[in-house]
Amino acid sequence: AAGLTKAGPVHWLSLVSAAGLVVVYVLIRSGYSQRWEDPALTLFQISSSILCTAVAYVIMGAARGIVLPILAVILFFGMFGLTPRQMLAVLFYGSMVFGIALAIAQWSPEYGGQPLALTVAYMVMIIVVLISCTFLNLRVLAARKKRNELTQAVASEHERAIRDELTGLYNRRFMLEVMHIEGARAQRSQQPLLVAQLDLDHFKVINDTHGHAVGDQALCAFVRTVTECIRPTDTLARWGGEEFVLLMANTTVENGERLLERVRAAVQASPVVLASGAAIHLTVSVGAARLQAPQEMPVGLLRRADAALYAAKAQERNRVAWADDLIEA
Ligand SMILES: Nc1nc2c(ncn2[C@@H]2O[C@H](COP(=O)(O)OP(=O)(O)OP(=O)(O)O)[C@@H](O)[C@H]2O)c(=O)[nH]1
Repeated sequence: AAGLTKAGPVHWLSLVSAAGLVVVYVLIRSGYSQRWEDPALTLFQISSSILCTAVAYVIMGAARGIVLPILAVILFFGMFGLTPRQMLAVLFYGSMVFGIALAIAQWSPEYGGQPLALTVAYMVMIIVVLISCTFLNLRVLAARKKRNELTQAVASEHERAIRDELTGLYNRRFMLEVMHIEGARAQRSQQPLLVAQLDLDHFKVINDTHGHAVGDQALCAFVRTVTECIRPTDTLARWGGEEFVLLMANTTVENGERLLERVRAAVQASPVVLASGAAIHLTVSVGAARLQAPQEMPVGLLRRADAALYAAKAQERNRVAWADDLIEA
């Protein structure tokens, strides 16, 4: 429009560039590009944009200095989708394409003719833009990689903080948090909430007879058995040693009785078979209680479940006992 160069090639380049953008836009917005490895088509967009910019450099005559910031902008997009290796490939490709563009612009009869010193200055600036943007991108990519590693490390540290290492169940600390949340939810929704303490019977004998490793194996087998009996909305945690806590949200006492009886029977019916072929028979005693008032969560509720567990142990074990208030009910 400023009359600095021939309008025809500029119009053609604008048309081809715009058509390319439309094609990319349609491919991405339609979801068609999802089937490809890079759905954002970053590498394609960057390489074709560099090519268009290089052509622009050739045909724009006195206005060719405009391409330099555009080249930088194109390269910055590499930060969001390219790997360091691809970024270096882009640097190499950009140098090649602009090398050819500089040569054509200098020596072609149609577009050449600018002072050689100006071409050298452009060349230096293009090299500066290409190399500095690439290095900047590589640094940003490295920072992003570090941040991702950090995020993963934080996530795995969090997992370690809330899980029991042996069984993979939630640990006591996390379970107390869950109990607070579920207690508040039960109170607001007026839904019944049950808690049960499960304690393996005579576990010391297993350890003493077969060793600690077999004891560990038995604990894991017990957890598998119980997990198969409960619903996803129930939360099982290892309280410590051979003692576990099961939180049953939105569960009536009748349903809880059925569930805990099922757990007790499943544990009794699932002996742990050792590599030697020997089988260890496990039984579990369970003490259960229902949340009565939100303020008793978790200490009061656990205390009543614990008292029920004590009663179950006193009654020859391998049984489910309920807290006092529910015995009469
Ligand atoms: N293998 C193994 N044993 C554990 C672990 N934690 C606690 N124990 C053992 O569990 C046993 C618990 O023993 P007690 O508290 O006497 O209970 P019990 O023998 O199950 O008897 P009752 O509960 O009265 O039926 C001890 O021998 C502990 O060493 C563990 O992580 N792995």
